[in-house]
Amino acid sequence: MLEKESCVGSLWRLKTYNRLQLHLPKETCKLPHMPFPPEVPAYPTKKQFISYLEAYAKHFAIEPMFRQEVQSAIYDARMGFWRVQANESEFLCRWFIVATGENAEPVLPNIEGISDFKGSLIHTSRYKDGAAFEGQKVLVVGCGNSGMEISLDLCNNDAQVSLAVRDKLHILPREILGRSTFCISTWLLNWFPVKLVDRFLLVCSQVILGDTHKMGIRRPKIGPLEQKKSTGKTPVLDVGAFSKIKSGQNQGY
Ligand SMILES: NC(=O)C1=CN([C@@H]2O[C@H](COP(=O)(O)OP(=O)(O)OC[C@H]3O[C@@H](n4cnc5c(N)ncnc54)[C@H](OP(=O)(O)O)[C@@H]3O)[C@@H](O)[C@H]2O)C=CC1
Ligand SMILES: O=C(O)C(=O)Cc1c[nH]c2ccccc12
Repeated sequence: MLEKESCVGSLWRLKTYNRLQLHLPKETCKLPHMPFPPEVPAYPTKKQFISYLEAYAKHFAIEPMFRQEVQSAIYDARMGFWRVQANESEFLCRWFIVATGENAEPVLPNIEGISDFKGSLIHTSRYKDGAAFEGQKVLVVGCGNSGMEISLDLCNNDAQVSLAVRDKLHILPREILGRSTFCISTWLLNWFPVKLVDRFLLVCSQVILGDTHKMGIRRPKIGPLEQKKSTGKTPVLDVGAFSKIKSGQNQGY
């Protein structure tokens, strides 16, 4: 196993904010053959998740070769092997699995005039907490789960927060009547069609969160599960940011 960074769970360790906590229950995020320990709460914190990954590697004696960045992988059909070039070493293998994830590289949109901006500009992968932003005006660009939760963290640290929302999106409560929205959804999908489950989720969201449209966050025509299925776009699972928007502490645009 080759790893570009120098530790297990590098994305969690190096590129996540401090208050991060899984928003899906631990049973749905475990790796094969090893559940989370019972003392870990339903939604593990960043620290607990990193510990779990480390314990997992130790338990199964997984010893990645660290600081090995893959430059190329070419299949040699004559030999029936992959030739994988990483740093100065070449590896030959029959099976080659790319497990580099989808969030390793930060993407900063090319916003006109951004290079003239005099304030501090950071990508979510470098945001740790809101302490440095107390009393400051902060614009969060992007209303995915990261943008929403970071705007909440900034509000809790007394920053003046605005959130730029460019498109329609679905916000759902993390839980419905004390049960994970994600688990309820997957369970209901065993019996009911996507459209019906979506309708149920939207009624629950209306009751629990209220009308997101009123706050400038419009919902797409298709429901959250249908959207996830057809486009891959994840609904935002609200952990408190929406009430900040409703109270006016976080301005949506
Ligand atoms: N607690 C948890 O478990 C958490 C889980 N996550 C997960 O991590 C993954 C990544 O989430 P996240 O980091 O939020 O990234 P996402 O890709 O999900 O969200 C990025 C957001 O930024 C918007 N955006 C991109 N470019 C621009 C632009 N130029 N102007 C305005 N808006 C823009 C996108 O809008 P558009 O949709 O229009 O492209 C999208 O809403 C997801 O699967 C998420 O669920 C993230 C945080 C917490
Ligand atoms: O957090 C993510 O990345 C997800 O994909 C969560 C998710 C997928 N399908 C859902 C249905 C309802 C609530 C959350 C999810």
